[in-house]
Amino acid sequence: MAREAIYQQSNPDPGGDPPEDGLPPGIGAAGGGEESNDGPEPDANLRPQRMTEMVGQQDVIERLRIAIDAAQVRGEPLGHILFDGPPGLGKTTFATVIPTEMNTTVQMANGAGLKAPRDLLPYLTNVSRGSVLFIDEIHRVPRAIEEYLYTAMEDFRIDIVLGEGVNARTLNLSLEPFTLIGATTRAGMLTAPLRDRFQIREHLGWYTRNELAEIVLRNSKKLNIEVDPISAGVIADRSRSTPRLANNRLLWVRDYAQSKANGNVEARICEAALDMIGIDNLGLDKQDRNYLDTLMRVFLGGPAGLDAIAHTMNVSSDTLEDEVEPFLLRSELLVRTRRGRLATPKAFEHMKREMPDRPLS
Ligand SMILES: Nc1ncnc2c1ncn2[C@@H]1O[C@H](COP(=O)(O)OP(=O)(O)OP(=O)(O)O)[C@@H](O)[C@H]1O
Ligand SMILES: [Mg+2]
Repeated sequence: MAREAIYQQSNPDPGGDPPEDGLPPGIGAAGGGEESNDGPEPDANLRPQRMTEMVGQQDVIERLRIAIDAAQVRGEPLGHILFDGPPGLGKTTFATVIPTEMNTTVQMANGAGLKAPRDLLPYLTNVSRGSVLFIDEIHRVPRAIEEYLYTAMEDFRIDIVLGEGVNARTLNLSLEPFTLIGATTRAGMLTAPLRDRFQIREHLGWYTRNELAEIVLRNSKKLNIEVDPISAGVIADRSRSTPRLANNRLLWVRDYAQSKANGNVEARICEAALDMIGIDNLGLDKQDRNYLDTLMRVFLGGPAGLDAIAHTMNVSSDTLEDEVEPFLLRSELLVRTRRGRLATPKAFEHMKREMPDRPLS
């Protein structure tokens, strides 16, 4: 049996001042996008440790297994892998289970923490043969650092320029062959030269209701609580196709049940617990419903401009566009037309409002 991957989360001493958050440069939580968290994951101990513990993403898992098997047969490092997809779908989870499956070590960095080439060098010089360097939020790596990654990924070497002007000399440093795993919520922001240097690129998609219910059932065992399949379905329905949210909802339901129902988790308790924090049966939160309510009440369902809606709600249009609208669009509660945002018949039905007579644009 493979031993656990060794997490080299310690500061590889990149030099310079320690950052204010006390974390080593380049090491930190992922963030950004639809309901992403900063800080430590509340569900960190629910994260699968092995590929067999992961639910869903079967096609991704199958391809990775083939690549891992082949690399192990050849005794070579695994090719570089890029994971992209919305927050909470398993990018970091994959990046941590792969080194375990490969029986190797992993260093974890974050693109947002890599400010200058010297921040990257300690990670690169610390790689051992076949080990993994994980760079989360890789789209945030500055261009000056990206160029070091090109040769590091392709030829396992870096060229360091010492001195300046006529005295400048280039030092070629060879690195142990390693695997770079990148994760991003914004694949479109990666430059083509960087993107093309990943041999394996995997997009993580949304999870089905059954997959989320399965995650809830498995994690209820880890948490030592009894959850029946119907209750797991209630939590799954309200988790926006996202495992991280399913875990967060489950943790809240557990607290609620322990405090209000002697730890008894059943469908009725799950509904009451999630209603209490404003999560409805489609997974909408208060702000989502406030958006739909404003669009229907003030603008008769639209079409209405984003800025007009944002001003009426007294929130920034960026917040609405980045954090609220993606889920409403995906749930087919909202459409974006040339003339503005429009609530769909499904949205009127969900919000229990009469649909006004108006031509659909
Ligand atoms: N396939 C899966 N099976 C079971 N649990 C999963 C799976 N994918 C993710 N999870 C759970 O969801 C949580 C969030 O996943 P993860 O941190 O990997 O998301 P992410 O894609 O890296 O998100 P972000 O973009 O915000 O960094 C994990 O802690 C884990 O418990
Ligand atoms: Mg992550």
